[in-house]
Amino acid sequence: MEGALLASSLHLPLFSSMLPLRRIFTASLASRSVLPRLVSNTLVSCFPHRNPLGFRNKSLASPLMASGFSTDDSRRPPFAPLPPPDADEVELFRGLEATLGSSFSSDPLSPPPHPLVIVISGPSGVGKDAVIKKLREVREGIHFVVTATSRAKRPGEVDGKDYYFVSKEEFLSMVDKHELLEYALVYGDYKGIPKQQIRDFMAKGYDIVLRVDIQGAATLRSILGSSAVFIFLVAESEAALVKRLINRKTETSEMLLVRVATAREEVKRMKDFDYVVVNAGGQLEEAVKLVGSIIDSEKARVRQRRAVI
Ligand SMILES: Nc1ncnc2c1ncn2[C@@H]1O[C@H](COP(=O)(O)OP(=O)(O)OP(=O)(O)O)[C@@H](O)[C@H]1O
Repeated sequence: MEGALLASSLHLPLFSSMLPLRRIFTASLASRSVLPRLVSNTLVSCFPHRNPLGFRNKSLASPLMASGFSTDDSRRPPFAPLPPPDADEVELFRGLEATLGSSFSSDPLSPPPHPLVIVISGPSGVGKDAVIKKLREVREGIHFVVTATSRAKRPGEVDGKDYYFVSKEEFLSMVDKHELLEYALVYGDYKGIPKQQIRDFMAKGYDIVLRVDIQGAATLRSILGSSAVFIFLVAESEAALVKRLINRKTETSEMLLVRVATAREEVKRMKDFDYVVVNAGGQLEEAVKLVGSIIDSEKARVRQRRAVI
């Protein structure tokens, strides 16, 4: 009894230390003999008249024929041997086509990319306009939606390019006619996105960039869900953002206070976005490059986003 206990206590660690060896041994047995037989038997029972890869070339098919299924199929063209690998490109190409039994298509293998809707947002003064202006210079195939606004034009802004500057009455009439995808009252001024403009450019294959504040981005997320790409722009720090706003010299001190306090809250909404891009002081081009890379990656997605406006 004592001996048996001693033996089992000695054997257990020995047995467990041998487990990895046992696994390797079993795996190698399986890979050398059992698995190939299993695979070929399964294929034979599924495709008794065909070789499983559809080869018409006996030399390629023969290893798979070992377990005894035949290639005689009266519908097949006569057997043609594959040209040697040093044959010229055309001969080899044709030979491969003949062996596979169908010609190679030159159609693109990837589906045509669907126009993207890209929402760029971030706190006031972070550089949304600056990033979009630069992006406009360096990328083609994007339509930058011109927002309608009831706010007064700033020096240098052009009607129809920077914004559609409309009166409050005109803006509210657009709302009544359901012409806006989204609109909001921002710091006392209305801002809204005209739908038709987006539809027209998407129909022509353009990607769409929308520039909205955080409140607008939240509304768009509820309308578009994950069918659009949401990018959150941030400054490198809160202090940098405040200095940028001060230096823009477009706000009174009271307006600055509201924007800065709001920005603090808005940064917390970053988690509702798909991407964050830092627009650091003096590094506008890097930020724009990153936005471009995001657009490129989105275009390479296997499952494309499909926004319907
Ligand atoms: N990377 C940067 N480095 C330095 N200055 C910048 C950078 N990006 C933007 N700015 C400047 O910061 C100020 C604010 O930028 P901009 O007006 O583009 O912000 P915004 O997010 O569009 O603001 P708002 O939402 O209030 O319209 C501008 O004077 C702009 O020139």
